[in-house]
Amino acid sequence: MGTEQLLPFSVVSVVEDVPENHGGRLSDVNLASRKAEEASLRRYEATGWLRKTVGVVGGKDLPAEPSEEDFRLGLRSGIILCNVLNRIQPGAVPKVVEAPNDSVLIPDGAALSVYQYFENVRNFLVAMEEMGIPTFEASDLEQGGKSSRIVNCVLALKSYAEWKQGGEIGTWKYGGIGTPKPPTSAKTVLKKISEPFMKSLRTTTPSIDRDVMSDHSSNSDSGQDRNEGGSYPSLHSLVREYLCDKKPEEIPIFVESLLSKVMEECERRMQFQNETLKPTEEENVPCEVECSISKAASVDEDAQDLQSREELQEASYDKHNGHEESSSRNLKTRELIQQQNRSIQELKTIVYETKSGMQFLQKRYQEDIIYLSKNLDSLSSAASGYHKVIEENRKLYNQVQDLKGNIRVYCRVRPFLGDQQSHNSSVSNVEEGSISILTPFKYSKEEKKTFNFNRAFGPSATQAEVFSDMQPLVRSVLDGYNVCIFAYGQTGSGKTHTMSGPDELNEETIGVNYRALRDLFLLSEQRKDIISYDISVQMLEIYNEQVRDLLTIDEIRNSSQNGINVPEASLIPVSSTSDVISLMNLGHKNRAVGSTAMNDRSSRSHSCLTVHVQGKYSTSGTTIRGSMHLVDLAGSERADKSEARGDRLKEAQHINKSLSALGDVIASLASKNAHVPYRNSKLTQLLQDSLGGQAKTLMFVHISPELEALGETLSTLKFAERVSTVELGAAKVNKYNNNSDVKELKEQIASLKAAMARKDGEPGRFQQSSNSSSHESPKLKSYAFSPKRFGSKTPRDYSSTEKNSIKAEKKKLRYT
Ligand SMILES: Nc1ncnc2c1ncn2[C@@H]1O[C@H](COP(=O)(O)OP(=O)(O)OP(=O)(O)O)[C@@H](O)[C@H]1O
Repeated sequence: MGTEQLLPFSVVSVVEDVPENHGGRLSDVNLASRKAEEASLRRYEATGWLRKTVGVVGGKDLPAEPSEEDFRLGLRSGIILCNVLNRIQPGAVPKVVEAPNDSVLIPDGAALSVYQYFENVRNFLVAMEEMGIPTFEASDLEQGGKSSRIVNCVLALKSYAEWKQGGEIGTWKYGGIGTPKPPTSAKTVLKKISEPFMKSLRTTTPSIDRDVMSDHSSNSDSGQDRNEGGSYPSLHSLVREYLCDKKPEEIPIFVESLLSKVMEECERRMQFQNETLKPTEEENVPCEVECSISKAASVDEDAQDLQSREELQEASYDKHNGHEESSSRNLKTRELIQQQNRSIQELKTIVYETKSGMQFLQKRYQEDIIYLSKNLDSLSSAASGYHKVIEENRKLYNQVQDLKGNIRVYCRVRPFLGDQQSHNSSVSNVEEGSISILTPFKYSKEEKKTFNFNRAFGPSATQAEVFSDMQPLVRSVLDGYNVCIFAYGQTGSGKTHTMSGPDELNEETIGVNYRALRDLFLLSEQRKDIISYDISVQMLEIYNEQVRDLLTIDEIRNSSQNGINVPEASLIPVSSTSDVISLMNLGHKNRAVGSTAMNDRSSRSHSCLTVHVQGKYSTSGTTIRGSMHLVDLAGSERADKSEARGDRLKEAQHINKSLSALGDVIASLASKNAHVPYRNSKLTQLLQDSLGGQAKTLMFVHISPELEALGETLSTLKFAERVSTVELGAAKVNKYNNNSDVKELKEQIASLKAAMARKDGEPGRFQQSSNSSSHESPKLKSYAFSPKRFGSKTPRDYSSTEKNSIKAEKKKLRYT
């Protein structure tokens, strides 16, 4: 592929224009003088050879060292040239028109001369061409012609002559610039000597050298020559033309210079062409962009610019490559570009769709997040409100429990067992909050005696009924309260039955222990989203004032830390009621069971099952602790009644002592005494943290209905009345204090005390008793008159009115 096919302009034209555009630079001062000198030398050489060849006479018109003008004028007639040629090649010019001897004699001398000149010159040139020797243009002999070409022609002829004189050895080589051409037919140059002939000579001569040697300095002609054929002269011809008058040693320099200029010119033209294209791009851009926008409005701006550029490039190719050969190449390129454009469009579409999808998803996510955050806020506030409600509910619930009393005493009457059904019962009546006992004369002057309790259960009461009233306390355990549930009563009265149930357990017979634990796990499961509970169990026994772990065999030392009084005792985590029952069975096996005269299954120790609950709120992380003690107390019968001797007597004494200590503690708590005698027994020590304060105590008092057990029943009821009356009594005292009759009575007592003081000469003491051995109510004891406290005066010393007044006061305090 030629250079001209790659470049959008002709290299030949560039080469041709280089000397013209850069002529000034080429013919710099040194080069111009050098060239002028060289041309002169060559001209002198040619002149010398011509003069020598034609002789002094023949060459008289040609000076030895002529100027260019002299040289041209000397040869203008063509006579010297023809004669020289005939000398070398005899007959080459058949007829040489010699100059007239006296031109004055010829009337039309000027015209003849011109005719002769052209005849000779034409014949010379034709002959030279036939010989294959480089020639020149006839016009070169005219003013303004190129003498260098004439010089070259003469020197070529000289070289030919020398070659011929030398015996034509080897191939004749033209020593100058230019290559001899094959001879042409003489008839082709037989033309008329006229201006049309001259034109014809220039335009019809097919020789390439004629073109080469044509005058390119003549702009109009040379431009015409180039354009007539629709193509430029060959690069080879041009180069030859510019090198024809150069010496061999000059050629590399000139060629180098020429090539650098050609490169300069090429770059200049390419740059010019690029600059020419730019405005075209700019003119087309708005339209193209507009089209692109209308085609794909959704495609972004960058993509449109890119497309416009590509289309512009395509248009540019179309514009500048009109030729068919390049059309196929352009077609391929265009197809490739179109394919790439399609790929780009597909990518743009994918990018656009992906972008749209992402924007859609982003919008959706934002909406979802806003929606979720709103819901979260409402949920958060609802949860906060819910927790507030729960907390409020808890407080209210436990306030209700408080109002019911922190110490409650329930009474349960065991039914007759087996064939005892026909026996008379000591229990005459059982109501919701009281129980009446028939009292034989030996116990009381009255026929029956009524005892008040928080709740009384008759022989027909079921296990479920008994549990229902204590059930709310289980919830309090989960709310962080300590609860103690005691089963009190003489041996065989039904304590174990109430707490655990009979030997054969079923849904109806299971005791409060199981029911309480079942509720505990049920409630903890219901609350697990709000609070998580850890539940563990201890089981202890107090036998003869010694504490034993029923879940191990090791003895337990007494200590109190963190609400667990016996930290060394086995604390076994449980997660279900069945876990607890298994442990209770283990504990029952270890429990000391002895045989007594009153009950062949008599428990002679206190057993205490403690359930420890620790809860953690999921939101706040706050922890709460609660515990429930389920205490099955040892039989409360009197030592003398149980006919115990030896070890059995000792056991009974320990049992009575600890039960008495328990009554004292509960009574002290109920009366809100500053000092509570916890340390009087192991039982009260063990339960110290769960008795008093916010702790809730539930005492189940059991009585046997048999008349034979009436003494023990009354003793048990007195114990129960003592602890229960404390609470009820407190309310009664308030009521009593606000009663006008009581106020009057108080005033009477006060005046009585004052009278006694006057009589004794010392102030009367109206002190609170600290004697806990008394079975009287602490309140009653508070107002009791101790004989010792009245100095020498005993009750016997008082008048019957005073005695009656005291009796009436005591009676009112107890039973009002
Ligand atoms: N409410 C009741 N209904 C039916 N049977 C009962 C009831 N209370 C107790 N009993 C039965 O009476 C007997 C003695 O009861 P229990 O063993 O519970 O007495 P206790 O007070 O625990 O005696 P101990 O002090 O010796 O342990 C048992 O056979 C028991 O099943």
